[in-house]
Amino acid sequence: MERSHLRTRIKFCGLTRPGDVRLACELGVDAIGFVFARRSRRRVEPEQARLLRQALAPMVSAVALFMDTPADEVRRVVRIVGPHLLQFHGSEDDDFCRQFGVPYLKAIAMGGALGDRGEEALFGAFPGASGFLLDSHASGEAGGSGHAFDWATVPAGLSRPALLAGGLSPDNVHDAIRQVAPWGVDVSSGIESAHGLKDGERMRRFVEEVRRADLPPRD
Ligand SMILES: O=C(O)c1ccccc1NCC(=O)[C@H](O)[C@H](O)COP(=O)(O)O
Repeated sequence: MERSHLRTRIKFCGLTRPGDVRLACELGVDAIGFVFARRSRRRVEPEQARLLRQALAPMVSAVALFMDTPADEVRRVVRIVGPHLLQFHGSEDDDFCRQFGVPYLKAIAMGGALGDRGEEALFGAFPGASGFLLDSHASGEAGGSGHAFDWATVPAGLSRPALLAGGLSPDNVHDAIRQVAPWGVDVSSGIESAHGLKDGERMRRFVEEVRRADLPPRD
């Protein structure tokens, strides 16, 4: 697929340890996600996330992830952690996502029943979103499953930034980028040794594979 950008952004999600955050920054990732969704095994408390955020290098974004989280809880996280971006995974609408005064990403469920997958059908309800995360779960289900969806269902030539997510790993991210040419990629399970515990070697290999996919094709 043709690309409109020279570099695929990388977001690592579900980090729970300052050492993992520091290594991710050294490897050159663009954003780190902290999970506040109630059902998640990677959930961190706001005070813990504040310490993790302090481990970030300059110019690396902190993303706070929610799933149908009450507005007062989101506000508390915004106040204590100070994320650069919010990411919503549930049935939140555009008004809900915008009310916090922080730019947001909306996760789009690409699993489950196949409906109209044109850009308007996927993104049209979220004019205020800074970008999107195309994830493998079905509507109403949580993310972070480690399962991929059918990449062929991503419409070509998306006009708004979209991260490809779901089941990416060092073993498939190169092919995913070459097939979909997403604006960015997001990974959680594929760089873990256990839920919330990232594996340094898998993190390093993931970044290397993204960089390899970004090289111009040889003649
Ligand atoms: O990670 C979670 O536990 C989680 C829980 C509830 C909603 C979303 C969640 N994660 C979303 C992410 O951003 C993941 O990085 C994304 O779904 C990809 O996950 P994976 O397939 O494990 O790489």
